[in-house]
Amino acid sequence: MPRSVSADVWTGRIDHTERRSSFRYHQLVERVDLENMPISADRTCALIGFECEEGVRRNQGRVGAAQAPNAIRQALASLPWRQSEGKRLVDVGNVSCQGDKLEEAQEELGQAVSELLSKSATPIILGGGHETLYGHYAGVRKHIGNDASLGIINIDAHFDLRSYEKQPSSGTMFRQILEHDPNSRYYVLGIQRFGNTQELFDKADELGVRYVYEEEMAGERLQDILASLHAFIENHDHVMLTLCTDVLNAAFAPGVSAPSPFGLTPMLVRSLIRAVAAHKKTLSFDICEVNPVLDENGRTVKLGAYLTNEAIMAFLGGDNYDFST
Ligand SMILES: N=CN[C@@H](CCC(=O)O)C(=O)O
Ligand SMILES: [Mn+2]
Ligand SMILES: [Mn+2]
Repeated sequence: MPRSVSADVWTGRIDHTERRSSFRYHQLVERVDLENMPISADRTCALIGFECEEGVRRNQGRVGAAQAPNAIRQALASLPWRQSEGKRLVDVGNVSCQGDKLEEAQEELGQAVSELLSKSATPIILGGGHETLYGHYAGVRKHIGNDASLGIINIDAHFDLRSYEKQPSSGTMFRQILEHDPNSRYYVLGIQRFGNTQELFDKADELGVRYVYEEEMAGERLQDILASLHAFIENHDHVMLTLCTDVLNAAFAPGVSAPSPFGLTPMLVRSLIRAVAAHKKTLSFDICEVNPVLDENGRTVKLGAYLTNEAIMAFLGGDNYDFST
C-alpha cells in the first residue's frame, strides 16, 4: 500500500480561503487512503508517487529521480486549480522501492494502479525512473484483463527496448512488455536519431514498434502526427500514456539522467499530452525521469509539474479544457 505524504508537501500561496475560483492545487487536493477510498462518482484524478531510481542505477544512469514525486507535488501545489465543482484530485501517497528490490516495488505500484482504476479514478503516476512504466503497465493490464488490446504511447528520446536477460532496468520495459503480451502495441514519439544504438532500432523494427523521430515533429508535420496518434488510439480498446522527461530539449529540462541537446520543446510535448489525455480511451498517465538532484534552479521539476497539470486538465475536461477536437 502507498504511504501518504506529509501535509507540508501541499502548501503554497493562498489568495482566498473560501472562494473556489481563487484556489490553487494545495487548497483542493484531498490526501486519501487508497484502502478506504470509495468508488468515485465525480471525475477524479488520483496522484500516486513512485519513489524509485533502482532501474536508472541498473541502467548505468545518474540517480536522483526517487526524489521527484514530492518535488513535483510541491511545484504543483501553487498552480491555479481551474476546474468546476464535481472534478476531484486525490493524492494516495507514494510507493517506495526498498534498496535494490525493483521488481517488488513495480508489483506494488501495479497493484495500486489497478485498484485506482477499479475505483473509477484516473491514475496520475509521478515517477521515478522510467522503470515506473512497468508497474504502471502491470496495473493497467490487470485492470483491463489479458484479452483487451492496449496501446502504449511513450513520449521519449529512447526506445527502452534493451535486453532484460540479466535484469530489468529503466531501459528494458517495452521489450519486457512486447515479448510477453501479444495484445499490447507500442508507439513512441520524440526518438533521437543519435540517442539510440543501431541494435535498438533493429529491435524496434523486429518488434513492430511504431516510432517518430524528434526531427520529424516540427511545424506543420505535427498535425499529421496528431492524426496518426488518433488513429492508433482508435485501433485499441484502451490506451496508456507515459512521458520520459528526457525527450525535452536539455535547455528546458537539464534535470534528467540523459539530457537531449536536440530534444522537443515543452509546447510540442504539451500538444501531445493534451491530444492523448483528452481521449476517452486513455486510462492513465505517468511522468518519469525528472531528477531534482541534477536540476538547475528547479526548472525541470517546474516543467514536469506544468506538464502533469496539462494531463490532469485534459483528463478532467470541462469548458476551458476540451482538447479532444
Ligand atoms: N531510460 C533509458 N535511458 C537511455 C539512456 C541513454 C544514455 O544514457 O545515453 C537508454 O537506456 O537508452
Ligand atoms: Mn528517455
Ligand atoms: Mn525512457
